[in-house]
Amino acid sequence: MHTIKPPSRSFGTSIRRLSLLRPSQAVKLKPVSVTQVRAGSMEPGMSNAVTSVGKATNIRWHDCQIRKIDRQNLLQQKGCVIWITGLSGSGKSTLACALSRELHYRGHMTYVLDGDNLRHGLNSDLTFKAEDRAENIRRVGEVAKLFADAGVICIACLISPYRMDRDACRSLLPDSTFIEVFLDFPLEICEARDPKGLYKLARSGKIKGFTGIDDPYEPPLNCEIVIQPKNGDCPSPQTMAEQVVSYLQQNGFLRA
Ligand SMILES: Nc1ncnc2c1ncn2[C@@H]1O[C@H](COP(=O)(O)OS(=O)(=O)O)[C@@H](OP(=O)(O)O)[C@H]1O
Ligand SMILES: Nc1ncnc2c1ncn2[C@@H]1O[C@H](COP(=O)(O)OP(=O)(O)O)[C@@H](O)[C@H]1O
Repeated sequence: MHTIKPPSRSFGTSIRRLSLLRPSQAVKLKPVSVTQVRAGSMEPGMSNAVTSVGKATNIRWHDCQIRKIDRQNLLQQKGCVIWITGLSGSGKSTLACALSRELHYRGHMTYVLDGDNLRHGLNSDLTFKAEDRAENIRRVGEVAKLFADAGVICIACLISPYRMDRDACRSLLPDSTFIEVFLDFPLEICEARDPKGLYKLARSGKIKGFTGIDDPYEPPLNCEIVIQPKNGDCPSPQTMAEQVVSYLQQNGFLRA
């Protein structure tokens, strides 16, 4: 039977503390004169004007009294997005689950957005053509941003092969709260794993446009965390998760 160790900290205590918390300072709305705003660029408190964003016309941002800082105080952590990128078979889902489990045991709220899973629902209308991959990444970036705003440590794991698409997600998040993790494992290792038999199908031409075979993967140039084989050996899922947890600890994400 699958058992999960309870978190070390009592959530009951946190929830009881809610009544003692005061929402952060009342929001002062700053009217601005803009009528057209770039999609994704609106932030709480930015404007109370009726405006247009992308194709959405005559809309207005509504702020709530309870804000990100209040939710973070409740959860005793900082909302952020951990964006895991790498080839198919590099271990993205494995790391995401190991990391989520590790943080959960330590009493932290996480949520995993797995590319493969999201293509079963939210993104089931998208193919693997470059423009559909871009839309896939854009939607997941927006969803991840909402989770981070909720105070959750959001773990997104997608191939996300294009640098420009990943950078666009980074620009959606407040400073330093987009943490890009590159699983830098060579194609030979990923292809040898081939747990779903997709590389084999791609090599035989039965899948077209497969990342790493006949479709590009652009590695990050300057990401927060790189995980690589050491002396030819892959670090275990637990070791990979610990590397990310250390980063979160050192950068203050595991406290409010
Ligand atoms: N053509 C092609 N290229 C790459 N991957 C393919 C393809 N067709 C299907 N799959 C399966 O889809 C999973 C990747 O989905 P993602 O949403 O992460 O891809 S992307 O970020 O939009 O590139 C990927 O899952 P992972 O192996 O977990 O990466 C594959 O199982
Ligand atoms: N660090 C690791 N060491 C050994 N095997 C791994 C490791 N990470 C993943 N695997 C195995 O490799 C395969 C692909 O992992 P997966 O997490 O599904 O990759 P991805 O989500 O990137 O496609 C799985 O069979 C998984 O058990």
